[in-house]
Amino acid sequence: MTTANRFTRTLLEAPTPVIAEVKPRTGDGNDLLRGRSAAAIALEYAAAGAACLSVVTGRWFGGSVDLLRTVASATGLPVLQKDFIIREKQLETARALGASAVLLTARLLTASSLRRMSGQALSLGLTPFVEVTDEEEIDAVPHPQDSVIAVNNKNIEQRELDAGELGRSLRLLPAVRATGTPCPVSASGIDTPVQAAALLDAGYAGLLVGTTLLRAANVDEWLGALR
Ligand SMILES: O=P(O)(O)OC[C@@H](O)[C@@H](O)c1c[nH]c2ccccc12
Repeated sequence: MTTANRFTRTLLEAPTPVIAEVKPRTGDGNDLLRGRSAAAIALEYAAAGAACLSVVTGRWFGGSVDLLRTVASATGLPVLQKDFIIREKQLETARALGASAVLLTARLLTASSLRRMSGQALSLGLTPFVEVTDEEEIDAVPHPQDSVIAVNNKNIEQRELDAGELGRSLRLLPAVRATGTPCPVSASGIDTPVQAAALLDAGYAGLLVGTTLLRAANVDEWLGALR
């Protein structure tokens, strides 16, 4: 597999197609690490069978680029960097620190910068993980065949503090599929294995789960319920 599709292939082939996220705190500052190191959490996710990892490096959520380095070197799993990525320099850093995929937020980029960033990501061997919230954004995703398209169930303008609306994922799935992406993902606000299974049954190829897994008493059991 080429480096640019390693993230997607791994997700598509995994028995538990979950991207498990390491995020130091919620958008309103509540600690999610609970005294654990980021590396220990990454190892726990890998041992429980997560397909890929996501690491939030944005300051709102207590992250840093160092956190990417730590998480990427802790396990062999492909890693998504989640941040407000708007410049080519950030893509080069992502690559250098071990990311396989990078978040590109449709809502925060103009159509031309999304196209440019997506092309640059691909030429650096990074999978564009394009986060969308409505049909207009979905229809404008550049290089859909080579990208993960992720429906965000929460709203980034509210720092992801809303409860999230999984109905959004269900409603938008046909439009996501119509782009030709091999890998539709539902992201944010997934609270229970029952909800996760319903999204997979509906046709999502992958799920991104952060807060719930970081708060879970038993990650093994949570992910095991999906197998
Ligand atoms: O913790 P949750 O509700 O499972 O959501 C994870 C992830 O989708 C969320 O952290 C996120 C979505 N978009 C982002 C942009 C930047 C940082 C973080 C995010």
